[in-house]
Amino acid sequence: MTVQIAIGSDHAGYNLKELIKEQFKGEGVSFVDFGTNSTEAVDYPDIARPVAESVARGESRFGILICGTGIGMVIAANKVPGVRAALCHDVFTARAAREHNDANVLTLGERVTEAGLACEIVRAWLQAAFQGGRHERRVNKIRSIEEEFCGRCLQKREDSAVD
Ligand SMILES: O=C(CO)[C@H](O)[C@H](O)[C@H](O)COP(=O)(O)O
Repeated sequence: MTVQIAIGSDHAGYNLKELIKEQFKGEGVSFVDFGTNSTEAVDYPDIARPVAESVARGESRFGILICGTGIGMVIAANKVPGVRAALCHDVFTARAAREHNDANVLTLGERVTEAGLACEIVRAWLQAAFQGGRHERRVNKIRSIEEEFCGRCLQKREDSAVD
């Protein structure tokens, strides 16, 4: 079964993650929680990776990742091929991230964005749809960059395996 949303946070995003989960429960949005499970310190890449992989594999339609600023999460998630993660601090950007960039992961900063606004951002992001057209051409160019560089990464790994 395809889970609608994969959600995760580090300790600095834990409280906002819990709030967004409550919003999802109220709105009947299905989600899977990849942790963390408390405000005890953890490292954001350890959460970003499984959430991003879940989206890249198609097990989850979208991902939401929260840390203190959203920066660590967006950097880590975008390392996973197939992921287009967007850090959003306002509703306009969140909508554009879906409509223009077909972003499949949203990242938020609990220490930056007030909780009520963060919930609005999530709602706007999920309700917006990719517009295609000229944006499709641009997203395809992002895919081409990814394919070229991922190919090189794999090549490099094969080379070093021989050494
Ligand atoms: O990765 C981050 C910054 O880009 C996140 O905001 C982290 O949540 C933050 O760095 C955690 O900081 P802490 O001092 O270890 O709580």
